[in-house]
Amino acid sequence: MTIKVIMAGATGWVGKALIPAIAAQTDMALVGAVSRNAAGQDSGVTAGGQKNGVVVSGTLADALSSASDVVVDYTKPNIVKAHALEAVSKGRHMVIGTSGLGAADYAEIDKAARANGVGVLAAANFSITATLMKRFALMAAKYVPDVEVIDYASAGKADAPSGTARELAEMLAEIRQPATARPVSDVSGVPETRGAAVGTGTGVQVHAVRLPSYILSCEALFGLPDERLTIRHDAGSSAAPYVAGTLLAIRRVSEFKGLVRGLDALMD
Ligand SMILES: NC(=O)c1ccc[n+]([C@@H]2O[C@H](COP(=O)([O-])OP(=O)(O)OC[C@H]3O[C@@H](n4cnc5c(N)ncnc54)[C@H](O)[C@@H]3O)[C@@H](O)[C@H]2O)c1
Ligand SMILES: O=C(O)C1=N[C@H](C(=O)O)CCC1
Repeated sequence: MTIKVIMAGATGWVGKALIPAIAAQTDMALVGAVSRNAAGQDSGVTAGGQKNGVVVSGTLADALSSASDVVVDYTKPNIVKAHALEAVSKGRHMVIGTSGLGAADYAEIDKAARANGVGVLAAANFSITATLMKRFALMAAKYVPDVEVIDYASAGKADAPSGTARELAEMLAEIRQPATARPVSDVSGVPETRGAAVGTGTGVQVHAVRLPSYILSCEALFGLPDERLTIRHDAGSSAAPYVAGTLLAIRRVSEFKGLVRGLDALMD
């Protein structure tokens, strides 16, 4: 069966890499592309390549008026939730790459997806090695209760923390033992410098750095008396790391009913 795919965010950094990649798969067909500022243009051309015959729609609603199976979203943090609810309400499976959503948003999307009998795969980071970083950090958290997360990204990144750091902290908070660090509420000085607690319970402290020259890096720092462990992922400046994981998600998302978070769910 050929999987019919709509790419939302077709003219973005990741979208431009995914348009030719989806079109090149023998088991997929690119049937739609969405971008507000390129409506009416050929999506192969706006991605920097040859014409592919798929015209860019200005809205997801327009693209959904033709038959499709899966919507892939790499748009903006303030757009993605509405896109997900719209796509699942129209019976489409959804692959979410866009960052900026939290546990409450995902719970709402999960409910809508179940009600409509479709699958949603949301991964803050579709890179294979970033997913391994998360997996190794979750393994370490079973043995080392004190962990904090540092997120480094470009000066203009729209959301903080990064989706990568947020997903990691939320999952660490669910499994790690109570930390031994002094509670932030007992700290004098400028307690905000201890970062923000992300996740359930006391949460995991996350520190987001936004500076020119950084792209996207994420560190989980574990401390024990007289020893420490750092698990770090660094992404380079192209969107290549996210392509293979997104293609895998497009292939597998119809296996689910409701929402699954993290590419690691597909990597066993
Ligand atoms: N999960 C991952 O592995 C991963 C990887 C890279 C980026 N991201 C995230 O994906 C998102 C997109 O990243 P990017 O660097 O490609 O962004 P970008 O700014 O380069 O591209 C955003 C795209 O969304 C489109 N867009 C904006 N508003 C829209 C609207 N209302 N309707 C339709 N399209 C709209 C823009 O036209 C553009 O095509 C960010 O949240 C980023 O953090 C996630
Ligand atoms: O460039 C970005 O923006 C990225 N965002 C994702 C995040 O927020 O974690 C991951 C990859 C790059």
